[in-house]
Amino acid sequence: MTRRFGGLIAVNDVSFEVREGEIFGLIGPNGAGKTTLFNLMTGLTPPSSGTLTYRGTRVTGLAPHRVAGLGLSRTFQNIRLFRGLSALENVKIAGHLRTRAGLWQGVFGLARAEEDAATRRAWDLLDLVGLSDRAGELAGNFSYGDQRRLEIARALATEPRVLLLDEPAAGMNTAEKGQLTSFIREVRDRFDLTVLLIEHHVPLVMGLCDRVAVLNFGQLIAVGDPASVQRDPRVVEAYLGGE
Ligand SMILES: Nc1ncnc2c1ncn2[C@@H]1O[C@H](COP(=O)(O)OP(=O)(O)OP(=O)(O)O)[C@@H](O)[C@H]1O
Repeated sequence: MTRRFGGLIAVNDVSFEVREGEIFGLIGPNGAGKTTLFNLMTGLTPPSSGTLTYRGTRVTGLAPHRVAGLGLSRTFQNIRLFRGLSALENVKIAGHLRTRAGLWQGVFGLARAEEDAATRRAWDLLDLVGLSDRAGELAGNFSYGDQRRLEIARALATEPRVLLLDEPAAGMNTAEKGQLTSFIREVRDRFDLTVLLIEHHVPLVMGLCDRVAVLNFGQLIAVGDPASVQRDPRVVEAYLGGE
């Protein structure tokens, strides 16, 4: 895919495949085009040219909620929680994307049985991310790291097949970053997911990902397993050498 913004080519003829079940990292210096690529994948930004295919279905051109409905769910670099709602409500509302009743009833009320099931599921997900003891607290009061975990719970509530994480470690302290690696693996295994993540913290990417793609000025300069990507002279020059 390619995406231009006026004269700037934010994503320049980038092409790669992500395999089912892998944890795939997207790295590159600031402004390399990583978030734009996520936006292209999830329907937030239309490409100038090119297409994305998911299991034989053309994703390009679909609205974001339809992309989520196909099973591609994401978190954001700039967290987008409902700050004035509780942690539990944030997760429940996301889950309504998946219920037959849909989002409107999610906002205006569900049948009792569905409501109970949605609440149970939201509790389970909060438990998974370690926030069930704070289910009633407003999301806006959570620390940065906890908001990121809540965002992951919210993304999981849509029952994705592919989870896209935009800088999941941003704002986390060293201990939280350490836990994040095993947490993402656990989530992948438990829900049978494919995970794509954008991350600036290179040791985390190298320790976690099965394969890594490197963008620089919108271009894909390397893709492969972490060790070979780390040795690639173009990567060293563009990115790792500057660290
Ligand atoms: N909506 C937009 N309008 C104009 N330019 C944009 C827009 N979105 C992104 N860009 C530009 O596209 C380029 C790629 O930005 P992008 O945010 O995708 O990079 P990134 O690799 O995610 O960077 P970072 O690591 O800093 O988040 C940048 O030069 C950015 O200024």
